[in-house]
Amino acid sequence: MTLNKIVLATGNKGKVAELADKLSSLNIDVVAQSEFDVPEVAETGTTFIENAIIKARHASKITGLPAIADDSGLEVEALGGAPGIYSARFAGVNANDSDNIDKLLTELGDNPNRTARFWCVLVLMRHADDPTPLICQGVWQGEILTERQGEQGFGYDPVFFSHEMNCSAAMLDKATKNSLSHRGKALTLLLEQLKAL
Ligand SMILES: O=P(O)(O)OP(=O)(O)OP(=O)(O)OC[C@H]1O[C@@H](n2cnc3c(O)ncnc32)[C@H](O)[C@@H]1O
Ligand SMILES: [Mg+2]
Repeated sequence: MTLNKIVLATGNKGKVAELADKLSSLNIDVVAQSEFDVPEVAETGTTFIENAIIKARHASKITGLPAIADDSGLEVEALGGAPGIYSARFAGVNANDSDNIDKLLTELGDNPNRTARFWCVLVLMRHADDPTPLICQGVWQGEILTERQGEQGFGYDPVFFSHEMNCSAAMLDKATKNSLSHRGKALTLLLEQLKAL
């Protein structure tokens, strides 16, 4: 099957930038769902995989195009894995990135266990009823800093310390972050599977 055009089923501009950058190596037209006014869908699953499928199916149904969705989040060891799949709404339904970081830093306090990891699940559905979606996941191990560092990236990046680069994820340019991150790893796997289709 040849894919000529894929919609990115996310409302997060930071994700769009990272995903589009790495997908540009394909000979496929990649468009954000904002181009089609795809409304937000309720993420009612209890796993990243379920939520990614919900988002991909929804965008594919509305646009009639194949869709790639990204469901991701931060797992913090000292918080029993929270915020996990609730990362986007950690500080409440209307929380922004800064509210979520504030809540994270407050909950962790001066706990010496700062171990954390980002998860990313990517799902490609060739059409809304696709019974065999491609599913890839990636993980990025790091630590939670005690204060914000850096201006790049999005979400929890200012407080996520990368051991590889010895700085926060928000201090990395897009290409460097993509070479290390949960999303970059999941994308590498998805690209391999796409090429094999
Ligand atoms: O659902 P969509 O529309 O894709 O956009 P979203 O931002 O709501 O995305 P999620 O539901 O997958 O929630 C992911 C949460 O994890 C955060 N997150 C995911 N990947 C991240 C990354 O690479 N760096 C920093 N934070 C990240 C992100 O900021 C959100 O708070
Ligand atoms: Mg979301």
